[in-house]
Amino acid sequence: MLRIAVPNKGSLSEPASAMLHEAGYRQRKDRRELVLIDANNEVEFFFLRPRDIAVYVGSGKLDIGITGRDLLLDSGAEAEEIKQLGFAGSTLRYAARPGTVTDVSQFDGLSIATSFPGVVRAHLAEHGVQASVVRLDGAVETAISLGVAEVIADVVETGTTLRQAGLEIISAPILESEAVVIRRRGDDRAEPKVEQFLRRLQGVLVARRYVMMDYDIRAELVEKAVALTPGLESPTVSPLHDQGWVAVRSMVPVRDAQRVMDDLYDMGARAILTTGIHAARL
Ligand SMILES: Nc1ncnc2c1ncn2[C@@H]1O[C@H](COP(=O)(O)OP(=O)(O)OP(=O)(O)O)[C@@H](O)[C@H]1O
Ligand SMILES: O=P(O)(O)OC[C@H]1O[C@H](OP(=O)(O)OP(=O)(O)O)[C@H](O)[C@@H]1O
Ligand SMILES: [Mg+2]
Repeated sequence: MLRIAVPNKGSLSEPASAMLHEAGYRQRKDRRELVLIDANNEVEFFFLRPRDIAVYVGSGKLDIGITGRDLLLDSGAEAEEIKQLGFAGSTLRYAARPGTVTDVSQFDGLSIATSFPGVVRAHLAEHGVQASVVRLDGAVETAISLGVAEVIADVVETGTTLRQAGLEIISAPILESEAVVIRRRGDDRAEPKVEQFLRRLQGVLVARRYVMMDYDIRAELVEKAVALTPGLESPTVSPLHDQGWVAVRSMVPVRDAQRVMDDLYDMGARAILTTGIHAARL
């Protein structure tokens, strides 16, 4: 059985379970379930606090896990990222009251509140700054108004929370994060079950990012048309009963689909259809 750690709460939990479900794995129905066996797929899921996942995987107790890159780095665990999952994107940033501090070089002697003390201490050391780090569990923005710190380092997604707290971003992001799959550092056993798991998740990412596009085009225009829809390897071109025309089938990124359909139509293509992809192995 492959033993996989999955976030049980917070921003990572629902999208992680949704992705696993789409990849054909059983997921829990009740949020109180801590362990779930998916016997058909020979996988055992452990629902754990996102912060703890790198610790379990780094110690080798679990084979792989899903967590945030920021949480992985902050844990200092002996684990490494092996796949990016494209959800729970955020940045870790410094912020302060407008006009108080404007650059990391001015942090000397200040207090910095954060839920990511490991990452922040390392970043301050890199910049040769001597500041004290105050570890808080959450709602870090309030630390400034309550006088616990002059600066915070916190997760920023849309920036709404910072704005509402009357704070302003300082300097470039400390790091950019997203959900990732992790394994124990250097664990390159090439375990077939892990490879299969990663291929399934890759299939979900492809299914989410691409649509299948079909269209008919006059044979003499096919080269020009397939330049617009090159697909991943090469588009399928099939003859039509009317010999002056061919049918083309190709994968197109979802975000380009409408523009590509307009361009194909202008070029003379007709019967242009897109369909969703449910699953894929490339
Ligand atoms: N808007 C967001 N707020 C919090 N975390 C986010 C957000 N967007 C993405 N993330 C990512 O989610 C992970 C945070 O996990 P965590 O379990 O702390 O979630 P949380 O939503 O903050 O839940 P909690 O209420 O337990 O603090 C980090 O990897 C973080 O980068
Ligand atoms: O830039 P935004 O879109 O506003 O999102 C960022 C906010 O979301 C998170 O808070 P969360 O709701 O997880 O509460 P917490 O601080 O208690 O963890 C994070 O800590 C920020 O406060
Ligand atoms: Mg939080």
